[in-house]
Amino acid sequence: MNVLEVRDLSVDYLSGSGAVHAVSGVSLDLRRGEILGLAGESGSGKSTMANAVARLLRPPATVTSGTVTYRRQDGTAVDVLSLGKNELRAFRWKELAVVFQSAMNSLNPVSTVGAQIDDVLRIHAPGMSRAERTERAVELLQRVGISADRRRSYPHELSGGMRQRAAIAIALALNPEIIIMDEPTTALDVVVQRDILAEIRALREEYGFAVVFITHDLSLLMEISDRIAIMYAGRVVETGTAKALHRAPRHPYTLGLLRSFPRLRGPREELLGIPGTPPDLRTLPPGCAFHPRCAKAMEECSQTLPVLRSEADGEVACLLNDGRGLS
Ligand SMILES: Nc1ncnc2c1ncn2[C@@H]1O[C@H](COP(=O)(O)OP(=O)(O)OP(=O)(O)O)[C@@H](O)[C@H]1O
Repeated sequence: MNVLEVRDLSVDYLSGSGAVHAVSGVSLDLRRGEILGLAGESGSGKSTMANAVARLLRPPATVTSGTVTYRRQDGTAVDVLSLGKNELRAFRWKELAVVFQSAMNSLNPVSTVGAQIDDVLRIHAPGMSRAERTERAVELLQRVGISADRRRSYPHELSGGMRQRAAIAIALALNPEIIIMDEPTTALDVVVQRDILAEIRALREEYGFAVVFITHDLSLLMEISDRIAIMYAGRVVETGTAKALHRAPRHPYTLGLLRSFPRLRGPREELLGIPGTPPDLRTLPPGCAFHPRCAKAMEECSQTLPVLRSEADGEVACLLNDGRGLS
């Protein structure tokens, strides 16, 4: 069952030199309790889409089409893009929370981490007493691996990894159904990164929230995600289970991405990368936006925009695809 449904979502950044089509007609489901990885090169629209879903877009970003539907457990549907100010305040934290790349951006530098958890609880759970809030703050911090006495620390007194854990603790405060994590571990070293990823998976088991996990690092996503969506030039070009994508990528762009990153485990492979650069999002090439960089492009690829088609265990938008996977 889906907890979130994005349909035909388009977002432009309006500027003097023309609209940047950062997200173009994206349709994507987030299932209850799953970890959905969102991958793609820098500029492919991952953050823009996540921010649209969390209603965090700021001008000049404009949603030009589409809907975002949040489904509560009781079956009621929430039209996220038309929530008013007060409804939005209730929606954030309680139903959907966001953890950004730099915890410094999501944490308040002049407030202790304990006080920040307390603030969220005080505003959104007015029934809790002060003692209950303190107890909850301690419990949350311990749950993410921060000792109780650290709740009196300011963000700058914590290491990068600890700050990121604190940001995750705050996101968990009201037990949301969805947590969006935008490059939450990118700034951290590999060991800390892996600890936090393991922690996120364990927390997910315990609390049952769904995660949208954004990174350009596909090998990292393979480790943490149940399902992965690959974005290119503002569109979703392939979705599938982490296993299926790894075993048999269907889109040439996915294959290129897979070959661009060293595996965390297993034998070393040549890093082939993807030749060329992503297109200018003001003037997308006709047909498939990836065709100028695609070694397998046919003439038709420069004329016809491939739609995302359902396959046995995922979706793919490629005219070449015949269901056998690429080699
Ligand atoms: N405020 C803005 N004004 C104009 N264009 C913007 C703005 N913010 C983002 N863009 C453009 O929108 C496109 C999508 O950006 P977005 O940050 O969503 O991509 P991303 O896949 O998350 O990339 P990254 O991994 O670098 O964060 C990019 O081409 C970017 O330059």
